[in-house]
Amino acid sequence: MTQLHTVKQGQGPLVVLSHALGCDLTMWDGVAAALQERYTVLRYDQRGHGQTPATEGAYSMDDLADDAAELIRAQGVGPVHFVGLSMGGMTAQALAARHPELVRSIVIANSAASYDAAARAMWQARIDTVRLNGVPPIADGALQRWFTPEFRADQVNGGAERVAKLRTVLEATPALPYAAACAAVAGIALDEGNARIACPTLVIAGSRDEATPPAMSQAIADRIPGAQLASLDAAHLSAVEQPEAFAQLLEGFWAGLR
Ligand SMILES: O=C(O)CC1=CCC(=O)O1
Repeated sequence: MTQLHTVKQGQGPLVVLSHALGCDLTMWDGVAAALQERYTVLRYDQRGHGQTPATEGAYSMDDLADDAAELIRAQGVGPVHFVGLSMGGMTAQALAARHPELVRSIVIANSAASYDAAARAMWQARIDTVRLNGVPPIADGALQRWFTPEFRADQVNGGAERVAKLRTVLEATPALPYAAACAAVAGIALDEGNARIACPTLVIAGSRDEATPPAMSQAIADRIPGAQLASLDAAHLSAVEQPEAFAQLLEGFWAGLR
């Protein structure tokens, strides 16, 4: 059993937020701040990230979904609204397929359901680099995929500061846990499970996301029965770059479920 590090704030229906590869629960600071007057917001660090310990050996996206399932069951309040971005969005897909009784709705942001051979080779190259030299050598490339140039350069509204904080989080992620998470991401095969997802689903794309381009979000939405698709003018970490707009999409989606 993985002991997940969590932060729970706010009041109202329970919302669980699941972060991206190489991030931690602070990735959700802006979205949590926007939601917590009307929702109880539970954030957690995925295994080997932030303050959640790493596990020995390889694991899969199903294991990350089972971690989330255990966390939700431990709350004892029934099904939740589950929101994941990138690796967190993959966790959301696997969770809804494996544990449908635990999710009232899911949101899948800036994510993918599967990778082709070329993309898997790219992931393997990243794993090899990180195993050999640690995470810092891949940080510049990751930050370029995560954020638009304007956000990275923004000294006025805090963009550059958010980028610097997430660089620190990324570079502090230990090499072997990061590589294990990359392998879990590279191995996803979520299409079959997605066809069985029965809960309300919102898919969010970033129109400038080069890590998981909008076509990947479209493919997820096409596969999940009844899924809605929305888009934000952002790169990969849309929830960091556009937290208020991201939170507005969530609240509009949840309001439509009542
Ligand atoms: O390349 C990255 O770091 C962005 C990413 C794509 C899928 C994922 O989990 O992270």
